[in-house]
Amino acid sequence: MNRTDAALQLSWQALAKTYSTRPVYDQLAGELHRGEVLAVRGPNGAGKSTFLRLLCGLERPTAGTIAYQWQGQTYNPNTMRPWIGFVGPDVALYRELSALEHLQFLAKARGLAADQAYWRELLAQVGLAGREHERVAHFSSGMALRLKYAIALLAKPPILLLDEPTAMFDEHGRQLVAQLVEQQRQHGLTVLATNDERDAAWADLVLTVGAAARG
Ligand SMILES: Nc1ncnc2c1ncn2[C@@H]1O[C@H](COP(=O)(O)OP(=O)(O)OP(=O)(O)O)[C@@H](O)[C@H]1O
Repeated sequence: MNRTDAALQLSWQALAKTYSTRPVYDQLAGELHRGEVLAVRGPNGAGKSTFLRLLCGLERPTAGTIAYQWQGQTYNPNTMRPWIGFVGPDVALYRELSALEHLQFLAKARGLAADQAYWRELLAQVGLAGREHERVAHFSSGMALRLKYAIALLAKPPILLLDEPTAMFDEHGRQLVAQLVEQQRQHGLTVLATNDERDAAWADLVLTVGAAARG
């Protein structure tokens, strides 16, 4: 990999978000590079989830810009989205599908190569070995969160956005996320939205939001 291929940067400038007349934040600026982890912190309603949704194009900023530099190209959140892995309460699962069927279906929908061996490896990595064929309707909330991690990692994305990354997890699950965040440092960057001190301890940088308003 040459120097240009290795370059990966996320930057946000003069970023503002207002819902109706309610300001969430104003004039946020910062940047993040390959290998780094950012924790977005703040009280309930401060705008942590909103920041992640802005980063992946699910919301548009009221003002300001978000840009990704990757492999010598510039992307906005919408054009970068195929290379963003997202884990959070908003990600919906299909109750009638099994864990393996989720990976199969989503890989096809995203135009990724069919690779049963990799899908099984991914499910084992998130602690779902032996549960591949069970319908998600029968999953516990922790198991469902594990599947969301497998889905987020399906395309080996350079950008990983984790909203409340360990909220459903026991200690074993927490260690799993710690490992995934470390692994992500090798080839990409991670943004965590969290109120948990232990999650925030994985971060190199902290963005505190919530000065403008609370809802
Ligand atoms: N679609 C929406 N329409 C209107 N207001 C919204 C919308 N989404 C979020 N908000 C408001 O924006 C603010 C920030 O919400 P957000 O979910 O980003 O906060 P958060 O910091 O993630 O909160 P929590 O810690 O409770 O998860 C809140 O006041 C919320 O009510």
